[in-house]
Amino acid sequence: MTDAVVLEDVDLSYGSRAVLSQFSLRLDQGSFTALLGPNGAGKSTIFNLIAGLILPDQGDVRVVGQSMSQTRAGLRDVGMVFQQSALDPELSVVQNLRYFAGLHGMKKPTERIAELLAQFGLEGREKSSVRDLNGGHRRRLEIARALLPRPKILLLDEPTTGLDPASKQAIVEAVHDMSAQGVTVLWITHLLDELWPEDDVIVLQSGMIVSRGAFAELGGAEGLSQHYASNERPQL
Ligand SMILES: Nc1ncnc2c1ncn2[C@@H]1O[C@H](COP(=O)(O)OP(=O)(O)OP(=O)(O)O)[C@@H](O)[C@H]1O
Repeated sequence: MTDAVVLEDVDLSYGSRAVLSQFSLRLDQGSFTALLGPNGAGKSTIFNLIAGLILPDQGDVRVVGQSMSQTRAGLRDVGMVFQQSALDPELSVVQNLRYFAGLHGMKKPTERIAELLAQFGLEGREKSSVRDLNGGHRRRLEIARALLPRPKILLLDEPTTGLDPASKQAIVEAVHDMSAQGVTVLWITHLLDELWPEDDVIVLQSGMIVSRGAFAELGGAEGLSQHYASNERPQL
């Protein structure tokens, strides 16, 4: 397996608040990894480091072999879906995608847009205004948008928050499909029912990895809940 993401001996502080100390992490290409942990554990910090939005104080962050700390050349390989919407509600579905394609210098995005609309069940909604989409379709569009320039890494911060079970399941399946096609996925979540038995799960507490393994090996939802019941417990 090739490492798509490597964090090596990373230190990161916000002022005097040390969040990560000598933190290391590797993600295989095409893996689906869920990052769990209580509020303040450092999940978003790791996300922002991989995205190149912040730089480590010490150590190295490499994305598909490129050191983000030095060149940030790996930035174009990372797609991001934040909790906050990155869509323009006044534009249509296709206009949003075309606009983002333009930002990424994609000259002929029509085919890629059609492919993603089909993959995310958004066919027939091309001309709908984002304002008129339901929550599930908006989140799907958000993910399709992030995938437009074919990033090798996809980072998602609680992408299903507030969605109904059917919409949630559609997104979970679509993103697992992406990882089966070779995209490396890092999925921040508090919801264990989103995970599949073979998913790689990392439990983070106070900036440290306290458990890592396949979801089924860690005992699934029940095992993870019990394990942390008497400990500092992630919000599950
Ligand atoms: N810009 C910042 N300035 C100062 N402190 C920060 C900043 N961003 C995060 N922190 C602190 O760093 C710690 C880790 O925050 P982080 O957002 O990475 O955790 P998290 O696991 O993503 O939490 P949550 O589940 O609440 O999003 C927290 O104590 C937080 O208050």
